[in-house]
Amino acid sequence: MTNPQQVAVLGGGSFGTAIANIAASNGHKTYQWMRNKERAAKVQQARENSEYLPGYKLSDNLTACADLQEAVGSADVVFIAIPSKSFREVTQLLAPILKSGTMVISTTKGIEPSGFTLMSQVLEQELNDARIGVLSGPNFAKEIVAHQQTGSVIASEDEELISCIQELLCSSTFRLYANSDRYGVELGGALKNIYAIVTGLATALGCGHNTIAMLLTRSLAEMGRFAKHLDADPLTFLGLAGVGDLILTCTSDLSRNYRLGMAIAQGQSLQQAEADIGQAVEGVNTLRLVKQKADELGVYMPLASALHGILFEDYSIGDVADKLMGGEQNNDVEYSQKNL
Ligand SMILES: NC(=O)C1=CN([C@@H]2O[C@H](COP(=O)(O)OP(=O)(O)OC[C@H]3O[C@@H](n4cnc5c(N)ncnc54)[C@H](O)[C@@H]3O)[C@@H](O)[C@H]2O)C=CC1
Ligand SMILES: O=C(CO)COP(=O)(O)O
Repeated sequence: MTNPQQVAVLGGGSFGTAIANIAASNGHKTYQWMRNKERAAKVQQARENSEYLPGYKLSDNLTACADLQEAVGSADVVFIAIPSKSFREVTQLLAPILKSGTMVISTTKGIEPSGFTLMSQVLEQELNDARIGVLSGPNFAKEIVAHQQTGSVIASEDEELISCIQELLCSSTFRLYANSDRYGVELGGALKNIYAIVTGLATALGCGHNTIAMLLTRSLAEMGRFAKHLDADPLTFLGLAGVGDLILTCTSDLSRNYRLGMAIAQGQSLQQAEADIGQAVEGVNTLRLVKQKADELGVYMPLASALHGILFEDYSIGDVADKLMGGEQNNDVEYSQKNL
């Protein structure tokens, strides 16, 4: 199938809207499903998602609706842009109405606590007959709808799915790169959120360019080390869905994870910062799970541990920074295949 007749996007927030609008702008009949009926009607009527992406007109081929059967019943391709904490619940609603052989693509950058499960693994567990993929990369929703040139990654073991999604979404401002390492692409997208919080925090404290460059590079090393302990391929992190997304979210206050780090540095509580942002901030939960997993596997992750200390163990930021810079050097080796 190279030319899908109907596309569905689940999720009425920023990224769901951005992805639905690309497919619709490329001429595909696209349904964007959101759970709130009034909000769906408002988007449909105004041709704009004024709550999440105000000021951007949506394609006429996009239908916003709150009826899952209407959105998904005839879809050949379904994208899921629902925060990780509700991802399984929505997938379970989807399961009984999905056509056999439908392509289902997760765009969600998070991890489920039980079993350290990534979202495409949730899809595998819940959907018997679906063809599964992951879309991930340095992709702020706001810049996608503003038609900034953007690159992303479509990852799957299914080559036909990759070609189909490339054709479906590619345009003069959106380009999709193929990757067969679905797990690595998905893991990179989840892990980078931790380090966006770290650099947001460091930036708000007045750290200079030297410090940010060190943090970014050491974050990548830490991500690679973690991947290796999970038997994933750390080289995948050298692509758009790894270092690309790390650079993006660690250097811009368009990132909600980065803004959360800034708010913590400015003295806000975690709860207050999350409430003020009011949208998915996946890095907080990911940090909890990654710290737990790293402790279990004995993976050296000083930056993730330091952030965990600040967010969940009442450590002072100053003490943590002193400890990071003044600690023993015997674990401090540069990134290479040999010593990841
Ligand atoms: N916003 C961005 O630039 C990007 C976001 N992502 C990822 O996409 C995922 C979704 O993010 P956003 O759309 O940005 O979040 P968002 O916070 O803007 O929107 C989330 C949407 O999901 C809906 N939702 C939550 N629980 C639900 C449930 N149980 N049933 C139905 N709908 C539910 C919310 O009502 C909201 O409309 C996250 O994992 C994020 O990391 C990925 C790439 C870029
Ligand atoms: O993943 C993103 C862009 O690629 C969005 O980052 P935030 O979730 O931190 O806003």
